[in-house]
Amino acid sequence: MSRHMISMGGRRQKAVDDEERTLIVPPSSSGGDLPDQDASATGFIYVLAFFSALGGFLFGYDTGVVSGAMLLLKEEMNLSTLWQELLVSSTVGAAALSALSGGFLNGWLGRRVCILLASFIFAVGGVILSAAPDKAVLLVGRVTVGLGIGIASMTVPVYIAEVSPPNRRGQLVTINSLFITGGQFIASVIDGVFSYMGRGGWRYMLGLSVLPAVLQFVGFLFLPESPRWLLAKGRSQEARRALSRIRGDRGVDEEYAAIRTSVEKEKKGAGLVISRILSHGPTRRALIVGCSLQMFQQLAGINTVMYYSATILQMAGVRDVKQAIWLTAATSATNFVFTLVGVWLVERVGRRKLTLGSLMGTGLSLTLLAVGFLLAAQHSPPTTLHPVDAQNSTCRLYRSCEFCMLDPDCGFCYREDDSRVYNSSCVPVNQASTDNAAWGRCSNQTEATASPMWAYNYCPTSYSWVVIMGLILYLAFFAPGMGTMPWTVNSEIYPLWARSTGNAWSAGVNWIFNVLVSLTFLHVARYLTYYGAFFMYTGLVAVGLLFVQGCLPETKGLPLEDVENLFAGRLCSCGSSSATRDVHYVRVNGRGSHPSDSDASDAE
Ligand SMILES: O[C@H]1[C@H](O)[C@@H](O)[C@H](O)[C@@H](O)[C@H]1O
Repeated sequence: MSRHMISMGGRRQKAVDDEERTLIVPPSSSGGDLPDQDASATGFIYVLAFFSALGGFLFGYDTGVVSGAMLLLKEEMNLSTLWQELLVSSTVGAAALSALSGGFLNGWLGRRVCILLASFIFAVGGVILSAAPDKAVLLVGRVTVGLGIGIASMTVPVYIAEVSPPNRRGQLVTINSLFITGGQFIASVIDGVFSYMGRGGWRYMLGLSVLPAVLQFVGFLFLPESPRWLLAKGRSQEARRALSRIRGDRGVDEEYAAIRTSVEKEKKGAGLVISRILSHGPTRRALIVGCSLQMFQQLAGINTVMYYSATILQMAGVRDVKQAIWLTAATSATNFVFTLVGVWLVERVGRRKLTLGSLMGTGLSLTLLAVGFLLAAQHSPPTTLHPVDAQNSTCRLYRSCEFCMLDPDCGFCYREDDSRVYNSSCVPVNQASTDNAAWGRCSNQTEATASPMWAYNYCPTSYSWVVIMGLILYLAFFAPGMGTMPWTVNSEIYPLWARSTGNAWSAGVNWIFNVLVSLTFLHVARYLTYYGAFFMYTGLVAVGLLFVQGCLPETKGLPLEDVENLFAGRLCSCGSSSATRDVHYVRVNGRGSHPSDSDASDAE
């Protein structure tokens, strides 16, 4: 019987028992190929990945759809800014809480039941939202879908990783991220379509998520539980049956034995899992790496860039709301398409290189975005008219659009002629709707070309192309690496006993930083200006780059049972040991047996 291991600087030597000898196999030159002779890659695994990743789709859909729905809701239900913020952030807040408790549920009920539970919650949430008679019920619906998102976000990657063969695991887990961004894209298209409907259109936007939720629920009634979880629960016969079903015709003795050995080794521990994780060096280090990756994903500002894309497009001269909605769909399409690149690259270049390359590109594009905003600020149009302000608001104090738009109570009213701005003033915004001014020329906005323009939260500028380039490059670099790898890597760096808890904590960190970054963005922009905010994200990405360079080991191709050993040494020694990191050790039986074909592919 043969098993495979990667060694870091010979640390693994002590694990080799007397009956075995160690062969040093150079890294395969075909490291990037996904050998199809591996019979384990049956169609069934893709069916499993598809139905699981519907959880990712719902995560993306429910977080993405709200911006378009809000445009209609705020008019129809007369929502104050506070209520709008509540309806958006309550989902993310609830997701953070349920992701954290999802670890316990996962260990207790299993991956399959948790996925069933999440799809059931999604469906109930969708029904509540589409039938909501008032804003309080809407809030209940948004919290409900948030609870579903949290559980799905931590369970789905774990389930996919546990049922996948090692050489396809990264790709299959990354499909979940593809479904997240796919969900965000479809949500923006649905927003576009139903925005024409006017009254009640939001009911369809929010309610349509019931369909994929029901599809997932029904699908999972027929799909197997993770064999690893079943074995951990002592249900060995069911585990073997599930594994045989997933692997198709291929013999599963070897894989089954490997999982059982690792489960038995892990059974010894007692006490709260999180304290066991923290008191055991390798799992503590894995948790630090996993949580930090999730934190840096959010600190790179993805959700402000996505959220802010409509404003960026307005700066570029897109005045029509419908057009802005469709162009926002183009932004989420870009995010989706480049996630596809990630799915393609993950087994070819590996997690580490993909993350490093992505962070570098993300940092450079953020710099470009910041420079674009800086140029726009430096050439910001001055206020030329100073109308009498009976309320004595702060708006009359601002001498240029830049300062005016940074004050959430003010907007910029102007006329334009061949992109030359004239007759401009800074006036208070209408508190009921930011679409027009509280009083004066811009208080009664009509489609008529003769009426002056109203810019809230942005300034007209001729440097918008720099910002748009930055936006596209940002998505192109972020999506394949930083958008996907934090989820993928977390699904594979913990041993079985720590896997659900580790993923729950790291997903919780992701959601907490998601809330923090989105809630603080406008305040940060107010104090540091927009370019300052984007320079700040660049700085945070640079710190993330150093962290990943030093601390993220490569997990590509390793059986889950062996990944823990990558964290056996000092934290953040990966960079310095990169020479030894590529040395692959294949343990083979001492009686002269040879690695099988599938062994060779696993050892890559
Ligand atoms: O991986 C996803 C993806 O990148 C999404 O576009 C983003 O909205 C999420 O916050 C993130 O976790």
